[in-house]
Amino acid sequence: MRALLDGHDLETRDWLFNLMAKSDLFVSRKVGDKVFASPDFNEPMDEMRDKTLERIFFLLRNGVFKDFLKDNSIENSLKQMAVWEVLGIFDHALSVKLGVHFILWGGSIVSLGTQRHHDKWLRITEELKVFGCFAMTELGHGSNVRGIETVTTYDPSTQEFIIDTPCESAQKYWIGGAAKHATHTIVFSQLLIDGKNEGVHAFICQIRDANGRWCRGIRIADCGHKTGLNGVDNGRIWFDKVRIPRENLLNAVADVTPDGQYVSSIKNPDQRFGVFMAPLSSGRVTIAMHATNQAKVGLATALRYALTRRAFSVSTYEPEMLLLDYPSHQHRLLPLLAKTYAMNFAALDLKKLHLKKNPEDSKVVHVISSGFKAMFSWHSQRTLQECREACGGQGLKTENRIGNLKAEYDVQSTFEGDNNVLMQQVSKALLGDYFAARSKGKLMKGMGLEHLNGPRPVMSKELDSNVLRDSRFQLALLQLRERGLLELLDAEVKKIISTGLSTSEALMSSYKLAENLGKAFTERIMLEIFQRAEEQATGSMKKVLGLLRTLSVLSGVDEEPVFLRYGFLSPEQSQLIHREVPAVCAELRPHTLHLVDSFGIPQPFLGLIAYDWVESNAWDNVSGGSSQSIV
Ligand SMILES: CCCCCCCCCCCCC/C=C/C(=O)SCCNC(=O)CCNC(=O)[C@H](O)C(C)(C)COP(=O)(O)OP(=O)(O)OC[C@H]1O[C@@H](n2cnc3c(N)ncnc32)[C@H](O)[C@@H]1OP(=O)(O)O
Ligand SMILES: Cc1cc2nc3c(=O)[nH]c(=O)nc-3n(C[C@H](O)[C@H](O)[C@H](O)COP(=O)(O)OP(=O)(O)OC[C@H]3O[C@@H](n4cnc5c(N)ncnc54)[C@H](O)[C@@H]3O)c2cc1C
Repeated sequence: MRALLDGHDLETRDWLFNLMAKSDLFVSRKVGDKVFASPDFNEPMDEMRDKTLERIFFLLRNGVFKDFLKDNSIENSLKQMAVWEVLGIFDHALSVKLGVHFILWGGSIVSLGTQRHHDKWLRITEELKVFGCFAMTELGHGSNVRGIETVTTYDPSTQEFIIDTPCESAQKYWIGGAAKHATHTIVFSQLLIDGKNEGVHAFICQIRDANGRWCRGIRIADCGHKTGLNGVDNGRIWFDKVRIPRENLLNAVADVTPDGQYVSSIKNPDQRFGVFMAPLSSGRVTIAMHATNQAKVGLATALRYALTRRAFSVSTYEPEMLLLDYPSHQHRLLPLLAKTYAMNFAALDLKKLHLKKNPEDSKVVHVISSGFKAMFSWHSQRTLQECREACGGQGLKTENRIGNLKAEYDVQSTFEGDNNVLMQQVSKALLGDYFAARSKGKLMKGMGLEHLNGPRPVMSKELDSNVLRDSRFQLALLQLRERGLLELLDAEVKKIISTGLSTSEALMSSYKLAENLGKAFTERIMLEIFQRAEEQATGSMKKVLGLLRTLSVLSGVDEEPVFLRYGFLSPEQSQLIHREVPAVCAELRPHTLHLVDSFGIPQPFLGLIAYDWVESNAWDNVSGGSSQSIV
């Protein structure tokens, strides 16, 4: 089961887990013969930031980043992702700081740069001889990248670009790495050539010299203490007419000739903008799996605890009940476990889609990664909260990890694209495809939307347990919801436009239907991927995966009012589904330990209460306690 979940590079993962578990740079606690690895969240912010950098150089010395940017084969890229995932399980700040350097700074050079940039920057980036950051967001504009105010002009007499921060709201903000350690940045800016705004472009700019001093025209300030992720030094940057060589324009999409002519292979400004946004998809693809992995840490800790913690007896002469023997506790945690399995398979599928994509697939990866990043990070936070509560007071203890993970990973719903804004991208793309197909009399094609070309699914009235557990029924129900919502949204937008409002205004006021559609699309794709994962399994594993798939879908339907609101299910059918969920939970209960151990997260990286929590709280393990003199 672990091989199916991780999908690749299990040996690399275990090697890296062991490397960290053997180093005092990562180990936070020792209990008997066990070590536990976690950052020290009690450290002052500055020390946390320096400790993150120290860990990065430890990993560099151990060859962890070798060929990360120079070898972009699918095999090597998957190995990298395995490394990122393991580092993210240890600490979000460590993975984010590396993510900014390798995925955003390095990834932008790979995808938006050309050979001259690759030759000059990739090797020194891998060797950490430069430390890159990614300056897209401004104080005044984060989601709306097209609205950023940094302005770059061109001086043909010196063949230089001049980058300027024209006002305070244009200061680059939240830039990971900028506050202390970064030496260079990718800066996103409007490009003005001969007074014409050619739109957002990306430039390489040095911000610190080898001694850490700001470069000419650069001002930097700290974003200050955050509610989490303080191991990353987020900073603010002002550019005071900073001059950079013409060659520093990342010119895969467009260029400026030495005499100042703007040239681009993409004439449509929207499409050009889309290409400049494409590096963000890599981060979203990564976040989809990282968010899922944090849910795993929470669930493995909380469910292992629920298999040893007892509370109340059913009758006087009975032992107290295990928490996980309570149907209510099963219902709180096992649907989340099932959804986490579903998200794992979906995130794994997206990684491979992303790595194998051709340029024309960029939009598809954008749409799917937007939906997955948003929904999986929301799921992760919801799961961590439920797991925290399921552990009672122990859930609030830092050494048990769950509480801190909520704070450290909260940012995932915002950075790399605000979740609500990204979900709009999903519904906007679907509506656009639907409208184009209908107006041209063409069939829907791509992203599994072909189901819209066939007849509307008909739900049988008799929904017994066998039907409810049949993946064909489940897929038909999710397709029915997706089709229904798309038709409703299309009709509503057209009705609003007929009153004279614009498409944007119509979409704005149809936001709820749009949100529902984005969720429906994402969950339908997830089910199709889960079905494919199930096909790879045999025997008892196939049976358990079937239970997980059913619980993931039926619990989602049970919690979603849209099915009743728009008549995709009758009240009677909805009640049958409502009753089936606890039954499936009870059937999954005996497999719980196997299912969480299949996450492949070694003991040092889970909360202490996942193991012998009496021993870890015993007097002999009270840190400094046994040395006290007992009067
Ligand atoms: C190494 C260790 C790894 C560890 C892993 C940790 C996590 C990894 C993450 C790394 C670290 C994270 C630190 C945080 C960094 C940041 O936060 S960076 C800044 C992030 N900012 C954003 O994401 C900005 C969000 N906004 C946008 O993306 C865009 O503004 C938009 C909202 C998507 C576009 O809006 P709008 O102006 O309305 O333009 P549209 O008309 O919608 O788009 C024009 C066309 O472009 C297409 N498009 C848009 N984005 C993309 C894309 N990414 N890829 C491909 N195509 C794109 C869009 O679909 C439109 O196409 P058409 O409709 O066909 O014209
Ligand atoms: C810890 C951290 C690290 C970061 N690292 C980096 C980095 O390294 N580099 C970088 O460039 N950026 C970075 N960011 C910035 C991040 O990408 C932005 O915060 C994010 O894009 C959201 O932009 P914003 O904060 O301006 O929020 P806004 O875009 O102002 O959004 C605020 C609210 O308005 C809502 N909203 C916005 N637009 C719409 C709309 N059209 N319809 C409905 N609601 C809307 C959003 O849903 C949100 O709730 C980081 C941020 C944080 C917190």
